Amino acid sequence: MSERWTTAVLDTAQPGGWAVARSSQGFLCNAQGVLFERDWLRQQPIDVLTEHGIGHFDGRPVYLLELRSPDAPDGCHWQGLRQFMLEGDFQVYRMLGYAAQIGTWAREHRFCGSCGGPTLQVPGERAMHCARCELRSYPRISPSMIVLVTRGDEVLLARSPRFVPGVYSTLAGFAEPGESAEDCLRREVMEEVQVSVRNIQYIGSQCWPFPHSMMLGFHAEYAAGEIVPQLDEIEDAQWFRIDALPALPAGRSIARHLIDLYVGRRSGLPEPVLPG
Ligand SMILES: NC(=O)c1ccc[n+]([C@@H]2O[C@H](COP(=O)([O-])OP(=O)(O)OC[C@H]3O[C@@H](n4cnc5c(N)ncnc54)[C@H](O)[C@@H]3O)[C@@H](O)[C@H]2O)c1
Ligand SMILES: [Mg+2]
Ligand SMILES: [Zn+2]
Repeated sequence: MSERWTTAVLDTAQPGGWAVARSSQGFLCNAQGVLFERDWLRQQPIDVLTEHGIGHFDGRPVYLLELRSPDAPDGCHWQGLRQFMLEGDFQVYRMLGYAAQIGTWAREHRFCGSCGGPTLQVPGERAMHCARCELRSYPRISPSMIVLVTRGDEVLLARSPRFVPGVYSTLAGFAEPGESAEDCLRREVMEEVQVSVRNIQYIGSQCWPFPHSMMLGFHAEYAAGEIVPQLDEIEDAQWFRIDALPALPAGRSIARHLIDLYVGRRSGLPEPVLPG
């Protein structure tokens, strides 16, 4: 099956194609959706900060217009990326996730981080270039580890104060310089709940464009320790039996996949597939 969405570096000097537009309020939508005729959209009273050619949807070129202000043309409204993750066409979400990461990066790399000079897009490559000192800046991706810690028929789930009320999830955290994914996993689990783990098994990965995480997903077995939630970061953490789980994260998240996969394996149910 051919992919509906594929990335590419397109020349913004070419006319035509589709455009998606992003502001601090999310993506511009109208009754037809999130893809606009680019030549039409560019004539609307919108304030474009930067434009990038980002790929093809159903074979047609797609450009991102990153806007300075969230003034929407008549008949249009804004929708946040999370809403696209939660519902609707997954290929559209993939496209917008990529657009959001490119938009964030382009917005944050208009000036060179080394000498402060202005940067320009490199033709044919996803990079910003500083003519003054030759530095190239590429889109930022932050490796993050996520793990379901298990103990027989129990799983360790925790709540951050930022979560929707009632929802418990797997433990996660950003990798630091100098660590392997396994080092990061052991450190994060120890920091967040003071539990040690063994038999770490890699399950799979997921792009998480909020704003630029690359989630590396694992299962690990409990080894030792009593749960002590980390002050400020972890509001509550508990062992839950797999037949008495709390409210869980969104269906398309790797957190949910790690839980569903373990429950499936323990219960002899068909194994779920990670959306990707
Ligand atoms: N897809 C999923 O299922 C899923 C589930 C849980 C978490 N996540 C994501 O995993 C990532 C990490 O999880 P977390 O929030 O628990 O991380 P964490 O436990 O490392 O704690 C977050 C803190 O890390 C620091 N931080 C922020 N950005 C950083 C970066 N790029 N590098 C290093 N440190 C940084 C900040 O102080 C922040 O408050 C987040 O992006 C989160 O959205 C995804
Ligand atoms: Mg964390
Ligand atoms: Zn420079």
